[in-house]
Amino acid sequence: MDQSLTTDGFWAAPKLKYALDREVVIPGSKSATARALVVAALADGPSSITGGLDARDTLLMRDALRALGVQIHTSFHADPKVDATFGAGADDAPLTSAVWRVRPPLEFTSAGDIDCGLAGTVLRFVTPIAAMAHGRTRIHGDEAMAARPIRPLLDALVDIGAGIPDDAYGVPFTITGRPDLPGGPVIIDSSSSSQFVSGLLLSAARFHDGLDLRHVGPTLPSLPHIQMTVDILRDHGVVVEQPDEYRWVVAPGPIRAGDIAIEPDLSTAAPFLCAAVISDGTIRVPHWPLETNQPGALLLPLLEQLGSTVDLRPDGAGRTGTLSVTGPGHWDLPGFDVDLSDASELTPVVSVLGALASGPSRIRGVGHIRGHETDRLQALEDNFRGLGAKVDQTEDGLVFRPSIMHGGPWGAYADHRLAQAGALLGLVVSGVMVDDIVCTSKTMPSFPAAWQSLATGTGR
Ligand SMILES: O=C(O)C1=C[C@@H](OP(=O)(O)O)[C@@H](O)[C@H](O)C1
Ligand SMILES: C=C(OP(=O)(O)O)C(=O)O
Repeated sequence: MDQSLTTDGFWAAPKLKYALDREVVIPGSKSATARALVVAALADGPSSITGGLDARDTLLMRDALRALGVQIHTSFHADPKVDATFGAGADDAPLTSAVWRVRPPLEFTSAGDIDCGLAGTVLRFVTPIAAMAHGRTRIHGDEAMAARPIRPLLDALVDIGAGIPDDAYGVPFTITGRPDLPGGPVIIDSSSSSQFVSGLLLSAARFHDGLDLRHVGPTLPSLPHIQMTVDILRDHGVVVEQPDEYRWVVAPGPIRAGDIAIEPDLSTAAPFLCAAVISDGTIRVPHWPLETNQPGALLLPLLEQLGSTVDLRPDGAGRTGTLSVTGPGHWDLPGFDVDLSDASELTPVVSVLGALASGPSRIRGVGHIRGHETDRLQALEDNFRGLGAKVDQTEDGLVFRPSIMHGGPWGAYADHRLAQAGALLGLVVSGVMVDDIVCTSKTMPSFPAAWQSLATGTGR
């Protein structure tokens, strides 16, 4: 058993014991890995994926695609740049990274059952493929998955010819696939998740008539994630036109197979970078992409605005560099007002900065995260209030007033980013006890060991 777990399963978030000055190797991007697997599964031949994230969400994705007839084989090669498990294993043990060989079937055939866990990407990206598979597929997930929005995607799929019962309001549901799914024009309200748009676009070239998709609704969050979808499709030869901000037209045709390299996950890097910010220390992240479509990069201007020094030094090859962030320390953190609608997955970690700031802070544009792994706004409000913070929910975010916090329990609600936020706060507030640190396995199974090592100065 992990020595830092108490008998009732709480994890004592370690307090920072020294001046932070470390390099952290971050595992592959969850969002890029999910798209790579789906594109490879839909492609016109075998592809390979290097540096893909090996975590719960991407294992569920591989299993879901396998359940539809896709073959995925793993081989390993030595590659220090993709392993994130600093603090695990011997210091000089060779690190390995996986190459996944993905071979699509001639036609998708369902094995009958897909477990999405709590992975929005699996739920929203695989359902359209199941709509093209021979046979019926029951799509289910963790208990909390039942609360995650799916209805607009199901309605859109029915509108383009899919067989889904009218009373399928949420997870679990059953879909009857047809390989000749017509596709064509469709309108969707994607204000509760950009993943509806991404999921439809990823499969669209394989629909008989392609897709003419229009979003109509109050907001559309996570636009960079939609751009990430469009970028990978275009990289694989798919013609995607965007006549206006909220309309995408995908021509029917083959999706070209190819080899895909995955960038480190810049949102997984966020708690590590913020550790430097609140502690007046330095964190370096190697292999940071010089150009990226990941929304996690949007954190950097905020960190600079809060007084951190951010430096990205290119490596020889010119595509990546080492990012270094040196923070001002939490006692010197100014208040801020930030719109995170483009990068809402950063909200839990950024909210820690808001709670510690010496002036009032506000996070806007993230109302839809009430439908993430948990109701993140409610969970953050409850957790911070329990530790003495002055925080309120607004219609689309959170507001913080300066406060003095104390230790106590921190609920993760099965949400990896909530758990990471508790760990971050615990670096500078004594006695933060996270009730479920293991849920960080959704995107970084090595997080508890890595964080322990970071806080205590042990390991690599
Ligand atoms: O497409 C993706 O990979 C994602 C899109 C976003 O979803 P929402 O638009 O539902 O926030 C983001 O929050 C999630 O972590 C990953
Ligand atoms: C919202 C998130 O995940 P999902 O892909 O399950 O929607 C997240 O990782 O912050």
